[in-house]
Amino acid sequence: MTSSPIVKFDNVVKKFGDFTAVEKADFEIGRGEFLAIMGSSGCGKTTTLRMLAGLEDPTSGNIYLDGERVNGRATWDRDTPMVWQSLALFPFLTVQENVEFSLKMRGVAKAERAERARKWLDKMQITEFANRNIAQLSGGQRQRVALARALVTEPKILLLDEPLSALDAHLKVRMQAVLSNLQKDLGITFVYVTHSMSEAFSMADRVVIMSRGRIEQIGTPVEIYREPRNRFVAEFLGSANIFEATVEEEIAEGWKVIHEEGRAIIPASELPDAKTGDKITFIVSAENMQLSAPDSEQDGIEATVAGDEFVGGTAMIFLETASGKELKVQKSHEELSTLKRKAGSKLIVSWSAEHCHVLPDE
Ligand SMILES: Nc1ncnc2c1ncn2[C@@H]1O[C@H](COP(=O)(O)OP(=O)(O)OP(=O)(O)O)[C@@H](O)[C@H]1O
Repeated sequence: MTSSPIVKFDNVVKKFGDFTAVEKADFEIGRGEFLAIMGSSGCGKTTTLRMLAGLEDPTSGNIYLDGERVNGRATWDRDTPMVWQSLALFPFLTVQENVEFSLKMRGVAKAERAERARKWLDKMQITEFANRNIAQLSGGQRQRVALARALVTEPKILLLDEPLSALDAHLKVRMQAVLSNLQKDLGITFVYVTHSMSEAFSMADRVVIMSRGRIEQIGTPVEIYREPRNRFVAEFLGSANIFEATVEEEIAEGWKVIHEEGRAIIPASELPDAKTGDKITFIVSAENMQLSAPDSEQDGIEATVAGDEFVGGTAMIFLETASGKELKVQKSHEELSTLKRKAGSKLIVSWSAEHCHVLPDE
């Protein structure tokens, strides 16, 4: 972060009765940053966003917006417009009237309102629909109206709560590009709540991963992907192979460890303070796993192909070891083309030591 943060959550807790929806949220959001808050249903992401918008008050802790403590300050007095999943457009107003709405509420004169609304309709490429009713628009056009309506007051920060979840897959990808470009062009801070990893990781500068009210990790997509902070994050990402192991002995290349399926070498840099007998958890991401034919003499774990799944230009192969452990290997179709990998085929799974990442102790 280059300048002072635009948002600061200082040990913020939100309880509903005895239930803790958000537990000690303590983080900052940089000016002009695209921050995604991600996690499964009920983890507290919307509550976090609603506290920032002034729709919920923290039970304890402080929220600062642009350096000012805003606990208790009404939502209309914060300039933190929000775009909802439902969009919440006014069906009885035209597109132009929807976009002008918050300017009207602020007492902006008619001519200026119309001019400012036109500018945003133009930016969002929906000028031609200005006089239409909301019911006469497609899903993507409605999204653009909702964005224009939220941005017309030129806020410093925009809050978005699952704004794309109702769109079909194709439109979702297009709107992701629209949002991403808009955020970069305007330089406005976006705080974006989603349960979708692909949305969060493709658009955000940093991602907050929440589980049961707790922030599990905050980092850039690459940091989180390469170095998940704990087992929860590694499992949530879904692409890591996780091994429980015991440290055996120090060797020239690092440490030899014994895990459920055999032995592995962990680089010394990953285990700076290890000693024999230590229990560790390490991960190897699916894309760093290798597959070889059973007769290739490659050292590794023998496993049986259980199935596969297309992931864009690659395939994720799911295998099962003799002891029933599931392994995941992600490879391009080209790399896989020479392997027999029908369900039931046996293959050797291996990896190089440099791709092992040890999870920090909890
Ligand atoms: N007004 C409320 N009263 C009581 N409990 C609430 C209230 N609002 C939220 N909760 C609870 O707090 C928890 C977090 O809710 P929140 O809406 O923040 O989750 P979320 O991560 O946004 O989930 P989703 O993706 O399903 O929207 C949930 O268990 C929810 O039931």
